[in-house]
Amino acid sequence: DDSLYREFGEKPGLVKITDDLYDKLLADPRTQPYFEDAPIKRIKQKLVEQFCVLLGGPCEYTGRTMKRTHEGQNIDRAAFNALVEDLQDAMDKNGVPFHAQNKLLAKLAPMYRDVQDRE
Ligand code: HEM
Repeated sequence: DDSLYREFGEKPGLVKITDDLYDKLLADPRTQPYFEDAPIKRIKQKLVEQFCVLLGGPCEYTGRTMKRTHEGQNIDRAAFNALVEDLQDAMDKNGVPFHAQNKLLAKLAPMYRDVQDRE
């Protein structure tokens, strides 16, 4: 069932959301230090794939594991919450319905376990 994927505007919608998310992450003092020297093109591409899979779209995730990717980055709950807020703004800006936003966020929440380095 790809109804959730369609509510995000399929691939073009995910590309726009990911572009807007990245702009916000670089403008947000809580997340900017993590992303200023990061490989922007690669991250955007892998994030689109990953969101597409999570939303039931016809994609394959070709990136590294969440644990491997984020280890040693000192990501804590505050940084994680900041990214989630910036993602909510990006989804709002792109007209994703609230119930659809919540479904994606519910899939991301348990990933905190693999992304964080410290409580
Ligand atoms: C559920 C939440 C998150 C998801 C789904 C996610 C997803 C991803 C993905 C798919 C990549 C690229 C993987 C690859 O290169 O193969 C990535 C890289 C990265 N993420 Fe996250 N991420 C999350 C949370 C965070 C948080 C909270 C931060 C910091 C505030 C963060 C910082 C980074 C950085 C800096 C990279 C680049 C690492 C490098 O290649 O040097 N991520 N993330």
